[in-house]
Amino acid sequence: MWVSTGLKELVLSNPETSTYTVGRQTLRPVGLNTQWRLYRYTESNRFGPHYDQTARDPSHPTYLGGFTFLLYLSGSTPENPSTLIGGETTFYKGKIGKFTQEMPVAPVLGMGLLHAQGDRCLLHEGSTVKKGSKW
Ligand SMILES: O=C(O)CCC(=O)C(=O)O
Ligand SMILES: [Fe+2]
Repeated sequence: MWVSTGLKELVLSNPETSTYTVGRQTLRPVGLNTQWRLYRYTESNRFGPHYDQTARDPSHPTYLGGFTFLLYLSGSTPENPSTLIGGETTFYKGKIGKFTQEMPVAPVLGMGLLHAQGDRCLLHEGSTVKKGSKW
């Protein structure tokens, strides 16, 4: 998936993602973590505000994660109108209970969202699904 979808090329050609730092180390993305999580949110479900920690892959314990990659399996596209209402991934500028700006990203079927983990992670949440289900 890392190569065949063009993700590798996209990540390595963008100066924002072609390297990342964990502590004092400057690292270069080499692939996707083998451990994926599949979420299904139904009406009124949410994933409260949090920061993503630097992930480790048990199959490759020496590698340190730099980014979280979310892939939306629901949400509207022009060809496929969806019944999902709400369920944005919302990023916040600032700290829990004291944020200054809210940046909601509405799910689009098949869309990927890459964001930083660890010290560079923005406060974010999976906002409440108001109608339908979000995968
Ligand atoms: O479901 C979402 O929109 C956010 C999920 C998330 O923040 C996470 O898996 O860490
Ligand atoms: Fe998260």
